[in-house]
Amino acid sequence: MKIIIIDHKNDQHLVASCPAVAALGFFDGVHLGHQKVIQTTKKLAEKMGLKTAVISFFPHPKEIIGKTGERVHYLLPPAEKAKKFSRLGVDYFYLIRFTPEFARLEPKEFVQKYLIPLQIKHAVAGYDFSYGRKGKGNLAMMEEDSGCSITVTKVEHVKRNDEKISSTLIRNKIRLGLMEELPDYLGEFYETKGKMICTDGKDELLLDRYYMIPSKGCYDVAIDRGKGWCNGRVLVTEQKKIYWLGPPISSVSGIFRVKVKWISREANSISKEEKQGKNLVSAKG
Ligand SMILES: Cc1cc2nc3c(=O)[nH]c(=O)nc-3n(C[C@H](O)[C@H](O)[C@H](O)COP(=O)(O)O)c2cc1C
Ligand SMILES: Nc1ncnc2c1ncn2[C@@H]1O[C@H](COP(=O)(O)OP(=O)(O)OP(=O)(O)O)[C@@H](O)[C@H]1O
Repeated sequence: MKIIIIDHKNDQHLVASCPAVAALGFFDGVHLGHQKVIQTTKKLAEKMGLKTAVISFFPHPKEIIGKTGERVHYLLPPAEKAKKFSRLGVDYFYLIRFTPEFARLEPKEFVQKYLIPLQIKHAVAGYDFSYGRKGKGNLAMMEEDSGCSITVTKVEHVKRNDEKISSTLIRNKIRLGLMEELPDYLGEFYETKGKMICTDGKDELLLDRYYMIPSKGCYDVAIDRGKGWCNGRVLVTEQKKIYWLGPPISSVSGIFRVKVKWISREANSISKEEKQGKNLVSAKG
């Protein structure tokens, strides 16, 4: 998959190498609803003999719009999103830098200045997709705004327990520590990356930027330091620090990269004795 970052300095020269069918949206977490949009895009592209593209943005529009900007707790860094797109068979990932100037584009300007030069022939999104200044544009308007050179497909909402799957819903579940429910929404356990810092008897996990840390508590996790997955336990404190509780992963002090799958929160919190044993007596939570 080719990743093309559009940072507006090159706007005037936007030219795609191949015509494509594009999925549109932010796609944080690439959950099962997003996957349906991308799978639909891929099927349509194959039928039309075109390439499959995803057009997305970064940072999240909520961080840019409004006077102060709202902090968004991302589920996945853009590079991990890209890997998921690639696995779904996407050929081109256009990542547009979301700036205040870009946000002010009228819906028609977005279609004319971006989608048409990128040779998008067909656009796919869910019912609630919006675009353009104040989010006024919708898929129905896109056909007209493109002079009918772009046709569109709206994807039905994918639901779980009678509720639309959304990144917001998944963020709220992580805030509540409901990690065992996430495979129903993401299609797999929530996976994060970071580094383990092992010092004398205290192993701390620092997640990379753009991942969420679940609420305080003890969690069953799976961890991979490049040698395959093994099970273990971590403690998340009130201050959002993450400590490895075992089994022992390193006999020497050091720092190494790890992948962590969050499986479930334990019913009971860590005992005082266990905390003492792990040198965590001062770790609140
Ligand atoms: C050119 C353009 C301008 C936008 N301007 C605004 C805006 O002024 N206010 C707003 O709330 N969202 C704005 N958005 C964000 C969209 O409403 C929407 O959140 C974004 O396209 C991602 O879609 P999704 O949330 O359905 O994934 C804009 C999007 C685009 C592409
Ligand atoms: N459950 C779903 N079923 C089908 N399409 C969806 C679903 N959720 C989102 N989409 C579509 O996927 C694209 C990306 O959506 P977006 O990033 O806004 O997802 P979201 O989960 O609704 O996010 P948020 O909760 O932050 O609003 C859009 O085209 C949107 O309409």
